[in-house]
Parts: sequence; structure tokens; C-alpha cells
Amino acid sequence: MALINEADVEVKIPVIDIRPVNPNAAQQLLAAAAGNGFVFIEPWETGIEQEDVDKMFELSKQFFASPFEVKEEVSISSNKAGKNYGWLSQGVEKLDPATQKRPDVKEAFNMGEPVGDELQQSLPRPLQPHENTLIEFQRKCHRLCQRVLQQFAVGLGIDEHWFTDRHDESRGPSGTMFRLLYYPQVDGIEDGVDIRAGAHSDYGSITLLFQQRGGNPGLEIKTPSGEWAPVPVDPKEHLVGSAHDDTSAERPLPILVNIGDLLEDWTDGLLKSTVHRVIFPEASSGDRYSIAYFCHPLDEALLEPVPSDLVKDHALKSGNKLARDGKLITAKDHLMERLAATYTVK
Ligand SMILES: O=C(O)CCC(=O)C(=O)O
Ligand SMILES: [Fe+2]
Repeated sequence: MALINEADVEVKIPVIDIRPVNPNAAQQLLAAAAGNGFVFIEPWETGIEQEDVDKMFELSKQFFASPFEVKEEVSISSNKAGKNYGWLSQGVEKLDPATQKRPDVKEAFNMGEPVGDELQQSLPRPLQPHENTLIEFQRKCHRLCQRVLQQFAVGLGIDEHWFTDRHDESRGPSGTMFRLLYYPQVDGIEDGVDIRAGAHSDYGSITLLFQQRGGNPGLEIKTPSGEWAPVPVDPKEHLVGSAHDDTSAERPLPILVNIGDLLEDWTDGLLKSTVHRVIFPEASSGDRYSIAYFCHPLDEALLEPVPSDLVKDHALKSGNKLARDGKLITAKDHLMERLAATYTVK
């Protein structure tokens, strides 16, 4: 199985401290977002503790290890769980329909944003006792996304609430999605055919991606030259055992953040929604678990250009037109277009 890139292309994904002690956080975040669109955030004071993340992985494993009948009860295709919510069995999603012969080798469980103190969907039996924990984790993710979006606004020199107002969950529904992912180790993988998650860019504003400490790698991003570069599970792994303070393998992992298509549209391409995929790593075998929080604007938000001089300058220099040739669509229209292209169930 030689699905890993042999060239071993290196890509620099910065690790940024977003606490107020770092006065350059906004500029650093913006530079990373305008670079390859992926950035690690130091976990300190993000509001998300490593034990919260560990708990999510524990629940995720419990769910995916459940019998088929238990998962089937909340299947996305049954629509019992609500639109686009619920369990996707292996074979349901193909993230790169133009080139993939077979669907992604993965399972997922999609949750919509909580409304008030409740989730909008039925939970599978093993997760039912943990509804509050799931809701609380999503709230923490949303707060962190809002902090990052505020920093982008500061970096872009616009009203610091420009993005956060348009992502204010209390003002209405959005396409925000919380997703547990399970990529099983399977036999008989066909080289060049099977992939864990096909090449795609994310649809929303920003995505938080949680990987497991010591977990299975495989995430790759596409570099501007078209090569695939691996994204580490732990960007500080090389420091373990060095004289550096922050070297314990037990320390909390930085949180990976990437830009989605909506934020790219909004900034006329200044911020980059980079194509990525998940492969079967050659060196390590085993299951991979990951957890994604796809933060979206409110459904009714218009994808108009952001009123920033940096964005205007970029549009002029790059020759980009206003998003979609000046035809403004809402965040919801945009999401519907994307979902229609990648699900094999309607
Ligand atoms: O599992 C991963 O590492 C990435 C998942 C992903 O890119 C996605 O679901 O959009
Ligand atoms: Fe993704």
C-alpha cells in the first residue's frame, strides 16, 4: 500500500498562541490563513481542555463500536435524525466525486448545532446519557471559532465584530456541523483507488480539527505546486525529549484550524480554503479517529466581500472578481450546492 506521498513534501503549519500575551496573534493568524490556510492553535486558554477532547474521543469510539442496529437507528438516510444529521455508514460519502472511483473509507456521525439547551436530533443510544457533554463541547468550539474570527477581523482592519455578528448562534440557524469521524483499518485496500477522505475543501468559514494524541495520521494538504504534504497529529512531536519546557507527550495537543470556502469567498481569495484529504498511512496501521467542528455563518448571511482594504488590494492584484461575478448568494445556498455534489444519498 503506497498511498502515502513518497516525496515527503514538507509544509510549514505555524503553531500560534492566541492568548492576549501574544500581541501579534491577529497578524500571525491572518498570515497563516493567507498562506496555506491551515494553522495550529496552542491549546492554552482556548476554553477547550485536553480532557474535554479525550472525553469526545471516548464517546466517539463507544458509538462507532456499537452494533450496526444501534447506528442504523440514527442513520442519515433514514432521515429520522433530521436533514444531513446522523450516522453515515461506510460508502455514503465521496468527497471527491470527480476523481474517486469508490466512496471514502470512513464512517461519520453528524450533529447539528444545539438550539437552546437541546440538540435538534435524536442521539444514538450510547450517546444519549451524554447529551449535555456533547452540547457543552460544541459551545466551546463555537466560542473558540468566534475568537479566531474576531482575530481575522482585527488582522483585516475591519470592525472586530464583522464576522462574529454573522456567526452569532443566538440570531438564527446556521449550517454549523459537529462531526465524529472513524476511519477503520480495512483489509484489501487498493492502491490509488481507496482513500479515507477524498480531496476536498471544507464548505464553511473555519473548521476546528481535533486529532488524537498518539493517533493514526493521514491528513494531507495540497501545496500550491500540486503536491501532497502531510499534516502532523502533533506539530511539536520533534520537541519531545528536548530541553524545551513544553515537551511532555502528555501535554495538550494544539488544535488544527483551517479556512473553508465561505471565508475564501468572503475575502475574495485572500484567505485560502486549501484542498486536503486523508490517506491510509503506509508506516502505521490502525484505525483513525478525528473530530471536526465546521463553523458556518448564519444561513441568511450574504457572501458579500469583506470591507477591508487588504481584501480590495488582494482582489485588484490577483484579478479576482467579486465572489461569483457579483451575484450574491446566502451561506445556505452555498452549502446546499456543496452538499448536493458529495452525498450519494439524497
Ligand atoms: O479526518 C480528518 O483528519 C479530516 C477530515 C476532513 O477533512 C473533513 O471531514 O472535512
Ligand atoms: Fe475537510
